[in-house]
Amino acid sequence: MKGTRVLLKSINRNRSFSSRTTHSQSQILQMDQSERYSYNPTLRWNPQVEEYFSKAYGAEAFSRICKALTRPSCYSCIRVNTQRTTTEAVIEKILEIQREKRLHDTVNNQHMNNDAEVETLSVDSSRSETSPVLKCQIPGLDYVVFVKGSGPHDIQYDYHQDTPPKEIIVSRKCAEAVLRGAQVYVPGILACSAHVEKGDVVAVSVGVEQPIRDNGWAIGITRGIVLQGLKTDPQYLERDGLYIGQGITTMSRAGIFRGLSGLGVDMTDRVFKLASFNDITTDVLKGDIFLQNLPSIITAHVLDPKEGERILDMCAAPGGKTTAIASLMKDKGEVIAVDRSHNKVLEINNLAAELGLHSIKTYKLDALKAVSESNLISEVKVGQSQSESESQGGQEEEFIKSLSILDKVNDNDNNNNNNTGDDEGVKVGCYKSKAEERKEKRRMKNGPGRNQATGGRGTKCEGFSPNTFDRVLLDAPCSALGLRPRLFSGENTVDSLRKNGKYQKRLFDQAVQLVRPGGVIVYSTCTINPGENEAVVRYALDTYKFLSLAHQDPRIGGPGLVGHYESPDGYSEEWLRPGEEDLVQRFDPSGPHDTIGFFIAKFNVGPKDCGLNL
Ligand SMILES: C[S@@+](CC[C@H](N)C(=O)[O-])C[C@H]1O[C@@H](n2cnc3c(N)ncnc32)[C@H](O)[C@@H]1O
Repeated sequence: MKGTRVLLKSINRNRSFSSRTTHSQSQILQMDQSERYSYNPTLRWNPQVEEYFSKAYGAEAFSRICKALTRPSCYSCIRVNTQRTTTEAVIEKILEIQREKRLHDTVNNQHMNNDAEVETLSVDSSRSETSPVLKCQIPGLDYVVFVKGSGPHDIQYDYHQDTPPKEIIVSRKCAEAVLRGAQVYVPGILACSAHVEKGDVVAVSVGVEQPIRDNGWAIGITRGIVLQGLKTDPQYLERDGLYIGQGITTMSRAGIFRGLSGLGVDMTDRVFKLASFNDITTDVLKGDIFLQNLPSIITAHVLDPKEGERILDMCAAPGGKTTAIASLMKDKGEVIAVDRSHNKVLEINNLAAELGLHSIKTYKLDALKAVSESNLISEVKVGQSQSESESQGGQEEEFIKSLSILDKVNDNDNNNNNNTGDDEGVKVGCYKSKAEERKEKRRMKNGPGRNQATGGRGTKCEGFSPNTFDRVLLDAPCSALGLRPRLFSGENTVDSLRKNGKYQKRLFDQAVQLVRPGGVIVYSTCTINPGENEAVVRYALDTYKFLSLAHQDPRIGGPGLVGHYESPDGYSEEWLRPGEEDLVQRFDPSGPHDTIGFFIAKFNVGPKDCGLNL
């Protein structure tokens, strides 16, 4: 309380001196103020990437997409954990939290205002406002709740007589988090005006990479430099349009650059006002909700998992879609979640435990080697008789043989595949080494340890038998060029984007082998890059004749891109053909639903003996 009072006095001091009508330093500066401080960043791209996207979307549409990418979606999207609670109960709790917060802020402000002997002053006008809480109206998604935000807002930055406000420049990552509702922490601060004291009001802008000679990019700010202001600061004009809000420093300039952690600026005015869920999720609503993008929730729906089925989530961490799938199955069946990163597998375990889901089994596995080469034919699926298995054997053998030219399916030594008698091994088609088996026995004897709530500590796995999953989700690692807000994209080159496409096709090859005939594959990415979306779909349809695009429900995204692209360097890419565009969902960040950029394709898998087209 005492600390806050100090902050407040500092604001008052600054305000009483400020006069927006008597700026004398420069008429131009005064005129430019609103423009200068309005939030209007330009998203920078590698020139070849920009050209590629402009051709794909058309210059105007691409420019709209870029603008949308620099802004956060103006709502928070919450998936209610229906295993634990109801949508109505969650909405009621959020409203209750908002009411309490408003009351708390009002009382706090009154106290502070009395102490400071001022009439009215709100430390953070955005904090006391309530955000509308709405239930999603899309059929079947009534367990999704939106908490609306707003922006971009014009902010009255704090002038001291005729001088511009003191300033802080933060890193791009820090700014992107602040735009989503976070605070400014010390490690994110790059530069600061001279003589900044604890309690000062500072304008916060972002230091994004700028073009330099030789076609590269550089941020041009050494951590700790002193910002000189208008006259002598070479980057002053470059900050136009890059201001993300205003806040109060919690320490002096010296403290900021001496320290390694902690809150640096308490944001009081933001260009975008979005509900912050940090405190809510960790306390009152823990386990009841999960913050997730709408397209991700829709992806799980489109997969349409049924109770009792066996589902593979091939690139699963941190587990957002895995847990959405398990919830849709009412936690009945098996959701096998794999990721190549051990630590990320632990994140899935923790999330599953937090949401109280037991049908999820996690494995550390490189999905490029997800098909276990051995036991391809001898493996007996659960629910399948030995004779059924034998009769399918010949066909499968042919199929696998023909696939071997696509990819070396498994580099692992498969000497340890003799555990087909092991219930668990047969059930999930996952093979454990002797060492893993010994470890597992020890674990079973000693009971679960830390992070072992579900599926163990990211059990290492050597792959699965072909045709053992009813449905496969390939939420592929991608360039993530649909994520918002994004303030810079120059690091992506056409080469890196093309490599992503190749990688995704190799992952897709694995998915095709693992899904059973009659099953379903859903392919999704969070990028706007057609080379990682439509071009992968084209590859899939042209390579595997037994695949067909399936209708998606719900479908609120737009159509996919039809056509092809040829670049001056001879590279060419084919996208969708007429008639296919309405069977995929492309979420346009500048579209009416204000989502991230996202792509979903769903494939029905026919009898696999109907051929490959290699
Ligand atoms: C787009 S993220 C998945 C997000 C996740 N589906 C969710 O909704 O929470 C991609 C994931 O793929 C994983 N990954 C990348 N290459 C992989 C590979 N070869 N095998 C398995 N996982 C991989 C990354 O570690 C990353 O966690």
